[in-house]
Amino acid sequence: MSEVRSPVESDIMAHYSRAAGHIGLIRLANPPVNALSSAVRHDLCRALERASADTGAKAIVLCGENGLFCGGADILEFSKKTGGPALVPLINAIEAGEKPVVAAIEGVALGGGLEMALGCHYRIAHCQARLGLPEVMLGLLPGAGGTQRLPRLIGFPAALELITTGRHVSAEEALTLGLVDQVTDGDVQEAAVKFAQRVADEPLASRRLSTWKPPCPADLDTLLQGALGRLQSRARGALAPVACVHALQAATLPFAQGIEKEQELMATLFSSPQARAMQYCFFSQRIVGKWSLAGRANWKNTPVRTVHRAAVVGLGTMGRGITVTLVRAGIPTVAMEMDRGQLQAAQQAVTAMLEREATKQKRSLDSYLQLVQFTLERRHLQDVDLVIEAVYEDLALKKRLFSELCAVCRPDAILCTNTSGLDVDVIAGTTRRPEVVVGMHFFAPAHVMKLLEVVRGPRSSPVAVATVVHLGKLLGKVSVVVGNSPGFVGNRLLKPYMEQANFLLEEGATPEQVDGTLEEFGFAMGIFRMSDLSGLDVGWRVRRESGLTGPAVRPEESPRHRLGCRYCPLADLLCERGRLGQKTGQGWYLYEGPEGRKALPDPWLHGFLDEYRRQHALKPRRIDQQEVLERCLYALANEGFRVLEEGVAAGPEDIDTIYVLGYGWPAHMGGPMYHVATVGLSAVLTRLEHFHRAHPDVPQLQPSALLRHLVAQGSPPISKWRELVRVQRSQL
Ligand SMILES: CC(C)(COP(=O)(O)OP(=O)(O)OC[C@H]1O[C@@H](n2cnc3c(N)ncnc32)[C@H](O)[C@@H]1OP(=O)(O)O)[C@@H](O)C(=O)NCCC(=O)NCCSC(=O)CC(=O)CCCCCCCCCCCCC(=O)O
Ligand SMILES: NC(=O)C1=CN([C@@H]2O[C@H](COP(=O)(O)OP(=O)(O)OC[C@H]3O[C@@H](n4cnc5c(N)ncnc54)[C@H](O)[C@@H]3O)[C@@H](O)[C@H]2O)C=CC1
Repeated sequence: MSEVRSPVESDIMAHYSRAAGHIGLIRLANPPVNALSSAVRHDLCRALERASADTGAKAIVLCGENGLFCGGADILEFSKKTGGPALVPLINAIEAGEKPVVAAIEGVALGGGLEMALGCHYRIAHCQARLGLPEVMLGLLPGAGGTQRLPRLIGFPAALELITTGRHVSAEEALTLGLVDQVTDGDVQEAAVKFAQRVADEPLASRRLSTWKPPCPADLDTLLQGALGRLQSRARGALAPVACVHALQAATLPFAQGIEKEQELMATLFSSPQARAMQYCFFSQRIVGKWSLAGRANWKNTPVRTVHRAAVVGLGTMGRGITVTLVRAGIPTVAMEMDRGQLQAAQQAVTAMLEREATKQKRSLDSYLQLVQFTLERRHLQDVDLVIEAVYEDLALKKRLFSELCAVCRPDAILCTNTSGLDVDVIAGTTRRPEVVVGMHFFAPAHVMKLLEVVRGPRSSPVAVATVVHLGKLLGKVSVVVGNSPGFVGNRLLKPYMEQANFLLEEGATPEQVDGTLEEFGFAMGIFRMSDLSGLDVGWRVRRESGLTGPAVRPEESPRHRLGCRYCPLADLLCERGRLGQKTGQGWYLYEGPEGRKALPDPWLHGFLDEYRRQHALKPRRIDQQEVLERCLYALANEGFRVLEEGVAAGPEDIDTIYVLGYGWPAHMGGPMYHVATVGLSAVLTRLEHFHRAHPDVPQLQPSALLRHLVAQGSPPISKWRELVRVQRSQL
């Protein structure tokens, strides 16, 4: 049912006008992304009626305002009851029309936007445009005919890949795939109008994709079954990718039946908790971009400095990935080491990574290599706008280095540290300019992971923060501004999570059991497999430095207690035996050879756990999956509430974004804060109280004040928490 709308011209969201040479022009106008809201669909229907009734128009061009074709359905409307014409019949009507319709695609054509373009008879794209069906990232499938028209146009293998990954393609790739008919580097509307003039009298029947017979390869069943198998194991419980394959399978049926199947599958996804969680993730990633600091500075009112030239200091695991990320974004970069051997190894590794990138982007390797200068000499840092330090996680070393950087770099250069959790303000304190020092915490591998924690020290200036956030966006990262707390947000929450997992081993669980439960929940990797991958020595070094283990521990202290709290020394004991994880072939699991990646259950470890429990008179018990999940995940989220209480993160969306993008939390489960909100805060509080009663020497299980406060407030929805937790002493 279409709604009643004001006839005021400026309110109209799809304008009809006449372009040169008997061409009708329909222009979508719904900033910022011309999303197909109910109002847009309503006006588009009217505009199409006008265009087809206009006897002076022989063909129609469909385009969008503000340099952008269409970002798809209005995601905000998914959670509301809205009217307006449905998209499927609207697209069918475009396709069935008697006049050729040419889609003029610039900016993006995504989701419903691309499906609408597939309903048009021709598609012309600007060379900078991106096209895609990213619905799977929102827990959906392309439910406006996309799963039926796309394979008919570009074939099953390509359609399968695009729809199940949600990947955007460039205009050039779209042309190669046959997704668009022409690419232009000029004005796309002008090109589309000329194109429309040329095809105005061409017969239309063969341009209607719904009438095409899909090009079925002989091995289609094998292709689809193979994809199903891979997705089922990789998607870890996510429904959408699997539903996408089923919908594509239906494209072998006559079009109307295929659409029916697509709608049926879409209806199931549309109302699923997974889709709600993934749409929450989408909006969370936009919310975190709107940072504000304790004063008045925020994302809108703070100027950013342009980074013309950057430097990376320390070219180990992280420095190499960060260098690639900067170069890939076109930023000239000085890559500096102190060790000649490491410099050579880094140069080789960075070149190899850039070579892969050059092949992917169809660019010359030289165009990348000319942007990077490898050096051992500090003087090459003197004219850079921003430095990213990635030397060993050693506070004394970092302090020394920052005081040297302060001496060698320009006074306005921004000095960033990639520390995983050291005090950014202590590092800043060794410079004469603490205001230019900011934490820039990348995640490994730095050229792949999308997350960047931007750590605002108490003295970091708003301009320095704004510049780093802006640089993050140029590098393709999602930046989350956080306060300067030990471990910041991500690693801080990891501690109670890991501790619970270790305690569960003491009580009778095995690493396989804990990881299996977490992976079934949807994590890409269980906590023990993840520790083996990162190296057990990382946490060991931190625990030694903080006096939890090693020579600083007083002999009279019990091995299972530190500073009055329960402590589990199992990870320390493994490190003392040289079991550091994948890199040594043994950790919580066994790996075949030093290069082995597959985690195998280790009988030695099981015997070791038995012996440990015997030594400490711990009676193993049967631990069920629910307890594993509740203890690990509620302890993690409980720390999340503390982070909010202390103003270290601005809202639950920040924490959830960090966990989804940086720690393998499944997007279809929203993130730790979203998860506990979905379970119900009151239920989570009750369970934490229960666990804390059973383990009074584990402070992380003691429910946080904020959790209690929210429950006392009647458990408001997560969208309200940001306002409620606005604290007096924000660390941002
Ligand atoms: C477009 C982008 C690439 C732009 O990126 P960038 O420039 O970086 O800007 P952003 O900061 O990301 O965005 C700016 C601004 O825009 C907002 N926004 C972006 N896209 C949308 C959107 N699609 N809808 C709403 N709002 C959007 C964004 O939030 C920002 O807002 P601000 O923060 O307030 O400033 C990038 O934004 C991007 O990638 N966008 C998402 C693109 C996408 O995923 N599109 C697909 C959407 S889903 C879709 O199209 C599906 C369909 O069309 C299918 C429709 C069929 C529906 C049939 C339903 C049948 C089911 C029936 C069942 C009924 C059951 C029942 O009721 O019981
Ligand atoms: N490895 C990881 O997964 C992550 C590490 N980090 C952080 O990134 C930083 C670097 O870690 P990694 O890359 O793993 O270390 P790494 O040990 O792989 O590399 C450190 C490099 O720094 C060089 N170096 C040391 N002192 C130097 C100096 N004064 N000048 C120039 N180069 C110097 C070393 O030669 C070495 O090549 C650490 O602070 C770490 O906590 C952050 C996120 C993830």
